[in-house]
Amino acid sequence: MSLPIIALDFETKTKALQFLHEFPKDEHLFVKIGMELFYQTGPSIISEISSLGHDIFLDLKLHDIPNTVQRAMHIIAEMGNIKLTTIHAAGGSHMIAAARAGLDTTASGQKIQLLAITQLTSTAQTQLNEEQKIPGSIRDSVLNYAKLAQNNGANGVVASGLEVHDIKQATDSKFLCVTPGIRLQAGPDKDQTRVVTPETARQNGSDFIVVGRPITQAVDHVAAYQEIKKRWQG
Ligand SMILES: O=c1ccn([C@@H]2O[C@H](COP(=O)(O)O)[C@@H](O)[C@H]2O)c(=O)[nH]1
Repeated sequence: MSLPIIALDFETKTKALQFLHEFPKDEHLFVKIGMELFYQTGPSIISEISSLGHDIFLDLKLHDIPNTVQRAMHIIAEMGNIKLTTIHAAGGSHMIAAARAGLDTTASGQKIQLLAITQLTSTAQTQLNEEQKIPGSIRDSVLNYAKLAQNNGANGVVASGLEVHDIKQATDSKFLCVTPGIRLQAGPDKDQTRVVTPETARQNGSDFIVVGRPITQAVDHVAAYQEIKKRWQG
């Protein structure tokens, strides 16, 4: 069973490293570096955290023209030590295929798993229909993006645990489902609308969960992580 991925959404490198140093030295972690920490610190944060022995998910959610995404993904691949990275599926088939091509042209030949964001876990049904002007259900939009992602070389998607069961039916068995929007109790919380518990994510078939504030804003970070890990791994 995989480790919960901790979203290191901190405003400084110092705070991120302080957080990591609270864990026992031999505790191997899987951490997500998102826009906030990456834009603050630059690429050096990748080697700094991987030198502590942790696995890294670089979550920059690229969404641009295919040529730009391909070149950016090549640079990401050259950074090394990254296991997972993201694009928005809404960028379309050519952009997804370009992201794959960019990742696959590393000198090291290192394989990075490419994940496509389907509908952000903050997106609610009304927003989909009234702002994005996409008719139909969130589920249908997520499934459409999951199939588009698979057909164009992505290794998996980021989706709410509410959609994972259906994605697993619609895609092949190796296609990954990575689930943020995890809370200890079900139901919308702050900006997250499509929320599930660690147990529901597991039961519905998620391959990984991503957890930020329930750990980083807990009084005892390590205890919160251990509880979520226990509930996720069952
Ligand atoms: O659909 C998505 C895609 C990415 N995220 C990211 O996951 C974490 C979740 O943080 P919480 O504090 O547990 O809400 C955060 O880094 C997001 O950028 C997501 O939430 N939903």
